[in-house]
Amino acid sequence: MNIDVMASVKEVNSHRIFKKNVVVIDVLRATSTIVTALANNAFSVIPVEHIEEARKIREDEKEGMILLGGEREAKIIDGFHFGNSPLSYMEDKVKDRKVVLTTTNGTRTIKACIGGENLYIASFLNVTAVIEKLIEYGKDIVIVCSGTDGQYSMDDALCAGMIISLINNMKNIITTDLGWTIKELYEAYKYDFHGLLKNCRHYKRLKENGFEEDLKYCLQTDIYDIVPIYREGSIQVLK
Ligand SMILES: O=C(O)[C@H](CS(=O)(=O)O)OP(=O)(O)O
Ligand SMILES: [Mg+2]
Repeated sequence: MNIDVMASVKEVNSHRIFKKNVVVIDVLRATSTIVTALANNAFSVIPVEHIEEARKIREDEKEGMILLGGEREAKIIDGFHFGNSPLSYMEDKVKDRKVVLTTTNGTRTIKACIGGENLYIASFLNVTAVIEKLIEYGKDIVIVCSGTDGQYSMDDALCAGMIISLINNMKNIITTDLGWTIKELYEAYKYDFHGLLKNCRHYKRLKENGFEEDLKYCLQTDIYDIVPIYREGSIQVLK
């Protein structure tokens, strides 16, 4: 099995994702938020790039099912129901609702990855469920780390490294030097994610903005057993 890895959204191009199973990761925090919303019975998550696009979807829809979520500079957007904290999408707050989500890095990356064979959403929260699905399908994989502001971000790389490490325990894989590097990174720090990430830009920015509980939450592994998949404009749980 061939596993390609992209360090940030800037590396995505149609040639590299063509006919591949693509996995998008944005641990802090967009894919953790999407997984949490769907695990808490949101009907779907609709990723969009722009704030105005999100507002328009809500204005245009008739059934009153839409909730708006997202951030700019890590803060909730004016007039939106939720920010990008996964902890806001729990209990019955999103049950049976469609959530339109716009974030700085994650939703932009998801949109950039449309065009592969399948597009899955991964985070530490559902990592094993996604791995099991990838192995079941057996196709070549492209892991896309969203990154932060177009740059490599260690939180996403660590999760990608976990995917590579666990698949490598079960199957022969071929990956890139970046792939082998982040596999080793994960294996060296698998018991100390916070220690590894504490000096990193994205982790520090969220901490400085008071999102310490989000950091703790997003760095837990396998609390959900769902595989979100993007199809025709929205993300739903794969049945
Ligand atoms: O809300 C987040 O965690 C980030 C925003 S920022 O990079 O911290 O400003 O967005 P995401 O798209 O989830 O990386
Ligand atoms: Mg991020």
